[in-house]
Amino acid sequence: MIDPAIQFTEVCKSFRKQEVLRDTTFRVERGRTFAFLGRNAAGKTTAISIMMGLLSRDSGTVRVLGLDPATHPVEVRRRVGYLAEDQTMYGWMRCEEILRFMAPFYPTWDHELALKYAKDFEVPLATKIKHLSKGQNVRLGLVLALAHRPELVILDDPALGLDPIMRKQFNRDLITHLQGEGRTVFYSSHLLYEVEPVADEVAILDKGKIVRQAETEDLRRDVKQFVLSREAAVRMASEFHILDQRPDREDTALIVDQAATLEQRLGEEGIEHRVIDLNLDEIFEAYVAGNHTTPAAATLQVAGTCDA
Ligand SMILES: Nc1ncnc2c1ncn2[C@@H]1O[C@H](COP(=O)(O)OP(=O)(O)OP(=O)(O)O)[C@@H](O)[C@H]1O
Repeated sequence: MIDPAIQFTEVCKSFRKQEVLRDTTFRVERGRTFAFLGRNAAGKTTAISIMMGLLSRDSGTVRVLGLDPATHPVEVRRRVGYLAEDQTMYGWMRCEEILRFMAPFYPTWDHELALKYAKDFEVPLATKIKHLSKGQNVRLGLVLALAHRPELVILDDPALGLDPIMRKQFNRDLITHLQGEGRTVFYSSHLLYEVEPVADEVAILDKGKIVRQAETEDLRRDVKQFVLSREAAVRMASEFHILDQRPDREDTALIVDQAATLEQRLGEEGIEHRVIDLNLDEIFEAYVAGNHTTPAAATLQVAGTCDA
């Protein structure tokens, strides 16, 4: 059996008293493009640093290409292409020098490919690293992450320092190229509208916990907004887990993650409603910033209203 590209099982990590990862569990199959989504300080970089063997975990199991990064950090780094969020490189070296400097660390380094990526990403090879702009620095980091033809590419918010044209090129050309070669791509991002067309699968990390992992298509199919009368909304909230609810003129807009079941239920009761498809941005927001209620809480709320 082939090991998954990444497996996190019940991983915990705290910095002093601050719990950053709490039983974090997810799995990335080989050949997939996996988007790791979370708000600022959700714990994305911490999880990635543990994957790369740069940070130790407090408990739980981590495997990257079948290896434990805590005990095999060098082997993991050889087989993984990693772009850190804020890459620091030797400023005094010229770009072409760092390409030659990195080559011996990787048995699979392909210098022709490094030069090709440098050209595609418009990296000025004769310039010293300390004189690069932020975007040029990210692009050089990408070249260094990819030139050894890694099986797994881990990118921590790669589009952050790129201008809109480079971002488009990054998503459309680079990710598509890596997908075509069957590589696994794991990347964290804030730019959900750009992630949406390329990610096969997404995991949403909220305060160190995975609140949902799903195929992008399934997420779009399952998570929808329903607009219905307030009375009907209160009844449905006592049966369904609501990710978000807010007034919509005279009606109420509910977001649920069981759209087919709710649709069927509303159909059976003949309740008038509208269904609205959501994009990944809206789905993410509902999970991490929505006004959540569970059926039990909704019943209590309704009971409370009646008592008042
Ligand atoms: N070495 C450290 N020592 C103490 N606290 C840390 C350390 N590294 C991270 N943290 C804290 O852990 C939390 C999660 O940080 P992390 O960088 O993993 O979040 P993130 O999801 O990558 O955020 P962003 O999207 O803003 O980069 C933050 O509150 C941060 O301050």
